[in-house]
Amino acid sequence: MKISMQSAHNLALQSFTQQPSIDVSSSPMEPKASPEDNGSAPPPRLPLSKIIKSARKRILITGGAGFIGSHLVDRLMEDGLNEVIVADNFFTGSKDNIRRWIGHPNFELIRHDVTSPLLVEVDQIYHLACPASPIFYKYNPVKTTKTNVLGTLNMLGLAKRVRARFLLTSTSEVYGDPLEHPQTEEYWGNVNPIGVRSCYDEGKRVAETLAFDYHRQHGLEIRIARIFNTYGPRMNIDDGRVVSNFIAQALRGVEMTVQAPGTQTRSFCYVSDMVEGLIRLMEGNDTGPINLGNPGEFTMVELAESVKELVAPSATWKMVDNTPDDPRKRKPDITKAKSILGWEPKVTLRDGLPLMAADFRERLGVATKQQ
Ligand SMILES: NC(=O)c1ccc[n+]([C@@H]2O[C@H](COP(=O)([O-])OP(=O)(O)OC[C@H]3O[C@@H](n4cnc5c(N)ncnc54)[C@H](O)[C@@H]3O)[C@@H](O)[C@H]2O)c1
Ligand SMILES: O=C(O)[C@H]1O[C@H](OP(=O)(O)OP(=O)(O)OC[C@H]2O[C@@H](n3ccc(=O)[nH]c3=O)[C@H](O)[C@@H]2O)[C@H](O)[C@@H](O)[C@@H]1O
Repeated sequence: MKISMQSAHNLALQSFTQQPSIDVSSSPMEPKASPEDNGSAPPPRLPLSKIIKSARKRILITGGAGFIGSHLVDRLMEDGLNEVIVADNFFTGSKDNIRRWIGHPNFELIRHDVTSPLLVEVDQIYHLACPASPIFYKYNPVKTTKTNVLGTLNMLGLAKRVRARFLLTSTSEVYGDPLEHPQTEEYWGNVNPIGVRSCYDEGKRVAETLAFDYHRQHGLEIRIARIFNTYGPRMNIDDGRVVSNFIAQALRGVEMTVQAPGTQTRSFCYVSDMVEGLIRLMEGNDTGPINLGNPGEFTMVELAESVKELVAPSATWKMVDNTPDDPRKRKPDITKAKSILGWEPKVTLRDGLPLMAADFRERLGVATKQQ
């Protein structure tokens, strides 16, 4: 069922301000306990039914065994409104992230590399498949480009064939080392086309181009999210991204590695906020691109100090060499997300770091808060 932009907006705003919490305890869809179910209070969420307007859908999530993808799977599965198919090659993802759903009648897991075509009948495709951590996407850069280009082409082809709505998880890295701050969606970016990060940032730029060309040429319904640094429970402990590195290092009692100069900034979004933004974008009427991120901006030294204060007061940090083309600053302008999706993040870094640390403590077998 199509609804007007204005009523979608009103619905989103209305449900956004009501802030009800989900009680899954009485639900027949209740999943098995997961490693991050560690007693920490979860941030408040909307029932899925407040966001998704039509009944049962079949949804493909590529990269659904990864960090963001697996949280998206949980959210789309938990109300019993959808059938979810995950396609993942497990390069950076893991079956553990989605183990609770394996065997559920509404859930299917396919080991599949998106650089090969896939034939499934679905209503929506959330296309997340792509290594996201710089150390992993630089590990085999030719494969990263193939994943972004051939993988996206294959999934767009599938969407065209079955007339599915297609959402691409693009990235703030399309802005490169930005010369505008904060970054709006109108900014075209400052990207090195031949650098060691290009397989990822230029790959995502081509993926956006392909999505828009399928939209213009074939009338495909597309949605593009430009995601800014997202963190939370279930990130791979040795993922290599800065929040997971600092928390793991602090809990293991080794020095946090602040890459020089340490004044570079990022804006960190908690994963439950990100998942809510992605679903709102998919269910709304706007193609995007839309920035999804938390505008709270921190230097890497400030992040290390926050981890020390909130996670492990005895932790220390040292300055280490940086890698080429590291963006010096990054902060999303989320005016569009607020006005079009009625979305803005709710979980601050101060609230999110302890939630993530509780999950890491459990997985690392570190029982109590370090002094
Ligand atoms: N987390 C962030 O801060 C962030 C920021 C911007 C954009 N994104 C985008 O969001 C998506 C998910 O990121 P994440 O943080 O969950 O990363 P992740 O590495 O945890 O998840 C990526 C998933 O894709 C799978 N994958 C990789 N290549 C594949 C291929 N060729 N075929 C099938 N599956 C493949 C991996 O096994 C993994 O499960 C990515 O597209 C990433 O570019 C993430
Ligand atoms: O949000 C985005 O758009 C992109 O952000 C990240 O890329 P990046 O910001 O470089 O992520 P990190 O590797 O976490 O680095 C963030 C900052 O922390 C610094 N860093 C990283 C690791 C570390 O141990 N210490 C450290 O100081 C880096 O130099 C960098 O300045 C993600 O890895 C990409 O998947 C994503 O698309």
